[in-house]
Formats: sequence, structure tokens, C-alpha cells
Amino acid sequence: MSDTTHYDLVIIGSGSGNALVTPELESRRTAVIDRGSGSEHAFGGTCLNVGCIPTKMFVYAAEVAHTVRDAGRFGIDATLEGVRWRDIRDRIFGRIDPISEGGRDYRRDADHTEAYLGHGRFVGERELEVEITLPGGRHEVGSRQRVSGDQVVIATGARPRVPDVVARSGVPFHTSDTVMRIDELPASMVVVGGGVVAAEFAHVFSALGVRVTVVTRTERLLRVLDAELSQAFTDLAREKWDVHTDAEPVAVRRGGDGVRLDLADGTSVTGELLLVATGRSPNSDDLGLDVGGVRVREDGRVEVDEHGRTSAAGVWALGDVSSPHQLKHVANHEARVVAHNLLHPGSLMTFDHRYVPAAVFSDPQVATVGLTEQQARDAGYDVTVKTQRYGDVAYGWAMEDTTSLFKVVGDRRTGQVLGAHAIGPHSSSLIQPVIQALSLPGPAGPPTAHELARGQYWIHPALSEVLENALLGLDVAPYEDVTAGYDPSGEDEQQPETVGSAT
Ligand SMILES: Cc1cc2nc3c(=O)[nH]c(=O)nc-3n(C[C@H](O)[C@H](O)[C@H](O)COP(=O)(O)OP(=O)(O)OC[C@H]3O[C@@H](n4cnc5c(N)ncnc54)[C@H](O)[C@@H]3O)c2cc1C
Ligand SMILES: NC(=O)c1ccc[n+]([C@@H]2O[C@H](COP(=O)([O-])OP(=O)(O)OC[C@H]3O[C@@H](n4cnc5c(N)ncnc54)[C@H](O)[C@@H]3O)[C@@H](O)[C@H]2O)c1
Repeated sequence: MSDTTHYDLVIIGSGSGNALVTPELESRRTAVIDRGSGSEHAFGGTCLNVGCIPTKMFVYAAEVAHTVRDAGRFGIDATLEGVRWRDIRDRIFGRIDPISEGGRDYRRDADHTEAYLGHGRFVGERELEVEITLPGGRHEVGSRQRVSGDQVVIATGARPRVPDVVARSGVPFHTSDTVMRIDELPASMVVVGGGVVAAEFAHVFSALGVRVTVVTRTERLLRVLDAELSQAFTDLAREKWDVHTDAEPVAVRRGGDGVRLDLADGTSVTGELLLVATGRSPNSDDLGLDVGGVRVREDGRVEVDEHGRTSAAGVWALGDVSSPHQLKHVANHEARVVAHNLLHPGSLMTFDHRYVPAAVFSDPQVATVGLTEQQARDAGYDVTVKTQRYGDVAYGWAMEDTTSLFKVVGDRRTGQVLGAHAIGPHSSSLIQPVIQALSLPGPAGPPTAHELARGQYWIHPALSEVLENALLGLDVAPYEDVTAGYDPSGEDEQQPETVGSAT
């Protein structure tokens, strides 16, 4: 056991936690503790190693395969001759692994910072013991190191949750932590879960030629989305994958070419490989939080206030371990807030969770921000909605699109947008103007739907015209009425000039 080494700042978790060490914090003595992510126990957290980045690199390769298969519709004859899985995998991790190793070495070698590569647990107030489990740091594997900090940040993320019926079965299975490193593509795969991870991996593997079965206990895939989009996604998924909704595995055993899952409705499904994608639990257990005086919510998230402070003085938390949103852009935002707050205790910044957007990089892609139609109705708004088809704008014609939609939810009385939900190519980018309008309101509040549509140019004939048309299609007061008497300078009685429509 080592003596306790004292730091200005101790960070547990090298994902968004590592990004905390901004230039302003770099002069402080900082310890970063991390036990590694995924099967390689890599430094740098989920997003870099087993989350956002590699999945989207696989998604891109899947889309290339899909484009080749689909080319005939456009008069281009092409044949997908094969998929070199190992080449795809090795290209992706050949790029990611060196970044992870470089990040670890930088933290180990930089002035003022130290990397402790192992599992950390509180052993007292702002004091931790780290069981060193990984090589690559300065501490011997197997040793136990004690560190303490003036401030401690918990950024330990979340891990895949595995239903007991799978965990206890003894049948080999994968999660998002391991499935991207497999050596060979299986012929078939059963995905348990109907959320984001399931939707993205089902797309990747099916586009690369794997026969995919999806089993989810909800009545639709991507159940948390606006119901119209969730239904549209489920309908399209059924055309490509064998989708079992309202279904839960009650027994898992070896069978068929690999695994057999008996479902509660008496049917069964088989596949060569089993992928479990049934949610992620915060890494708040096995951290000794009770010893550190840190309270945890019933759902397992570390309890934080709007500034990121936990119940223990000088201990902060951010990202998946504490946030209501398990998203990297949210974890990054929270890290920026906490970094500021560590340096400016007299003027604390607050987390902004008002308009958190999200996207699902599946086939089709889905994006969402703000209230769903049902949420807006439940909240008592005078709701108006417009669902615009991609196929109704010029770029949608070019794409021969027949299935993609952009839906906006508005408040009839104020004319303001309450939410936007899109399903189709590039929806994660197309939705950004709505995120901006909601998040950066002018002095008179967010622009109305018609102001957003008519107060700016929309490049013609870009796909973004689908959003322009959706906004214009909302049954709200026309732009002229909303802007009547509008006088931005306070001097000019004239109305602002409206720009012409691109449609
Ligand atoms: C397959 C997948 C795809 C995703 N795609 C997207 C996406 O496209 N867009 C998006 O916004 N989000 C995506 N996410 C979610 C995103 O990855 C997470 O929200 C984000 O990475 C959380 O960051 P974090 O810093 O809170 O935690 P993490 O990045 O998970 O970092 C926590 C670190 O702490 C370490 N740790 C935990 N406990 C201890 C301990 N006791 N001692 C030492 N170390 C410990 C862990 O090993 C890990 O390295 C995806 C997630 C998955 C699983
Ligand atoms: N593109 C992105 O932003 C992205 C991508 C991947 C993951 N993530 C983040 O990771 C989080 C976790 O993703 P996830 O897909 O694992 O969780 P999730 O909460 O999105 O979905 C879990 C799904 O599994 C189903 N389920 C749970 N237990 C089941 C059981 N026993 N049998 C059958 N179905 C069961 C649930 O009903 C749900 O449909 C997401 O909430 C998201 O925030 C984000």
C-alpha cells in the first residue's frame, strides 16, 4: 500500500472526465484514474473506444454497402462483391487505438498530471484507493495506490446492462463493448433490445450481410421517440430485419447455429451470435460512494445539483454516471460546466438540459429535439403539427425518397416550435436550425416557426428545404402577423424585409 499522494484535482474516468483538464486547469496537480473501456481496456472512455466514434465509422461503411446495393434504382448497375470485415474493423481500430494510447501517454507524461490505470474506490472523504490493473502507467500492475484531492470529479460513465436471463444462461454473448472487435461476421445475429444501440448495430450488421433478428419488449422500436417516427422506423425495420416486438426472452440456451432464445409469447428465435443491447447502467456501484459521502439516486445515477455538485463537499459528477441523458454531447457540455465551476466557485455555471437533441445513426437515420407531439399535448399546448415528406422537395426527388419525414410540433397560439423530429438521410444535420432556434432565442424569445422559415435564406435545392416547408406548413399565425410592429432598432417603424422563398 502506498502513502497517499495529494492532488489539487482527482478525476475518476478518462472519457469526458479527461476533457476536463482544460488549459486553465493544466497548471493544477491532477490525477486521472481509469480502468479502461471495452475488451482492450482502452484509455479515453466509451465514446472514443466502444461508442460514438467506432459505431459511426462502421455505420459509414454500412452505408457505402447499402449505396452499392441500391444503385440500380438510379440507373447505375453495381454489384456488392464482398465485405472485408477484418479490413473494415482494422481500419477503424487502427485509427482509434493509437489515439487512445496517445491520450493515456500524454496524461502520464504531461507536467502536473498523472494517470492511475486501474479501478478507483473511495476510502474516505475525497480520498481514493486505486487497484492498478493495467500496464502503460507509472504504477506497478497489482499495486494499490492512494490518492486524495482538494476536489474530486466522478465521471465513471455507464456500462451495458445484461438481463439476468442472459447473464445466468452461460451462453456466450456480446455487448457494444465487444461486438465491434469480432473476428468474423456471423451469418445471423439476434439483437435483444429495441433502443438506440440495437437500431444502430442491426443496421451495421444487416447492411454488411448478416441476417438480423431483433427482440424487444416494447411495442415499437425506438419507443422514446415521437410515436409517428417510432412507428415509421419500426415499419421500415420489419422490411429488413426479423423484428419481434412485445417480446422478451424467458430462456436462453445454445441451439440452432449458436443461440436459441425462447420468448414469452411461446415462440423462439435463433442466431449465430447474440448481441445484448438492453440499456446502460451508471457506474456508481463498486465506487465506495457511501464511504465518500456521495448520495446515489434510486435509478443508480449519482445525485448532482444543477452545477454538478454531489452531496459531498468538493466532489462533483458529470456524464453518464449522473446525467439524465446518456449522450456524449451532454457529457461534454457538463464537463465544460464543471471545469468552469472548479475554477470559479464564486460564479457557478449551470447545466443546460432544456433542448437536448439526439440522433440515431441507423437506417434510416433519426433525429429529435424538444417535445414530441404527445408530450406537447400532455403539457397543455394548443398543438399543431406538420409532417413534411422528403419526397416533396426537389432534393428528395433526386434521392427517389419515398419514406423519409420531417415533423415539426408547434404551439398554435405563439407560433413557436416546440419540437422537431426527422427520419431519413442526414436528419442529424438537417435538424440543427431548430436546435439553434430553441437554444439561442432573441430578446423576444425563440423565433416563431414562420420567422425561422422566412427570416433566413434556405439554399435551393438543398435537402434542408424539407424543414423550411415543414415550418411553413404549421397552422400558426403567418409571419407578417407575428412580426407586425416589429422594430429591432427602436427607431424605424418599417417592417423588416422578408427574404424570398427558395421553393
Ligand atoms: C455503442 C454506443 C454508441 C454511442 N453513440 C453515441 C452517439 O453517436 N452520440 C452520442 O452523443 N452518444 C453516443 N453514445 C453515448 C456516449 O458514448 C456516452 O454518453 C459518453 O461516452 C459518456 O461519457 P462519460 O465521460 O460520461 O463516460 P465514459 O466515456 O464511459 O467514461 C467513463 C470511464 O470511467 C471508467 N471507470 C468507470 N468506473 C471506474 C472506476 N471505479 N475506476 C476507474 N475507472 C472507472 C470507465 O472504464 C470509462 O473509461 C454511445 C454509446 C454507446 C455504448
Ligand atoms: N446515437 C446515439 O446518440 C447513441 C447510440 C448508442 C447509444 N446511445 C446512448 O446509450 C444509451 C443506451 O442505449 P441502449 O440502446 O442500450 O438502451 P435504450 O434504453 O435506448 O434501449 C434499451 C431497449 O432494450 C429494451 N429491453 C430492455 N430489457 C429488455 C429485455 N429483457 N428484453 C427485451 N428488450 C429489453 C428496452 O425496452 C429498450 O427498447 C442510450 O440511451 C443512448 O443515450 C446513444
